Amino acid sequence: MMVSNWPTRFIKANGLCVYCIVGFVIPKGWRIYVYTREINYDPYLYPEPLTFNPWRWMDKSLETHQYFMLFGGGGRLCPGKDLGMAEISTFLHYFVTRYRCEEVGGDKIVKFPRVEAPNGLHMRIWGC
Ligand code: HEM
Repeated sequence: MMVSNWPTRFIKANGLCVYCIVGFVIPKGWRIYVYTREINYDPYLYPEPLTFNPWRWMDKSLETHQYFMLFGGGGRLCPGKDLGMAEISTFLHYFVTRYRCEEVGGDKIVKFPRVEAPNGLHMRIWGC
């Protein structure tokens, strides 16, 4: 079901204006967070999601289905999507083919609710 086809409407509840989408009531002023990481790790959409498998993207349908939300969707779809993917692909290609890296220091990566290194992630990088 496409998001744009979801039945949405504004309703009044207890005197407050709320937004109703597929039966879920969202009070006015609430912030909605789409947890794209959870979607990207869904084995139903991406078999063996934790396996490093860049070749999975050879199947172009994976980035055109409605759950590929890395770049948003609908009317707010990122206009820089193709440029962003070209830039990242170019960077990764040169990074893994011409450089080596290793973590230095004991900082840990936090993976929830989003990937980050609160104290910085120190890397040693050298050309090869
Ligand atoms: C990996 C790179 C990028 C990612 C992950 C990304 C992600 C996103 C996402 C998720 C949105 C939707 C935000 C929303 O729903 O409100 C968005 C919107 C947007 N992005 Fe990107 N983006 C990337 C690169 C770029 C680049 C390279 C450009 C421009 C050169 C760009 C320009 C924009 C603009 C102008 C919008 C607003 C579109 C609108 O609200 O109508 N983005 N981006």
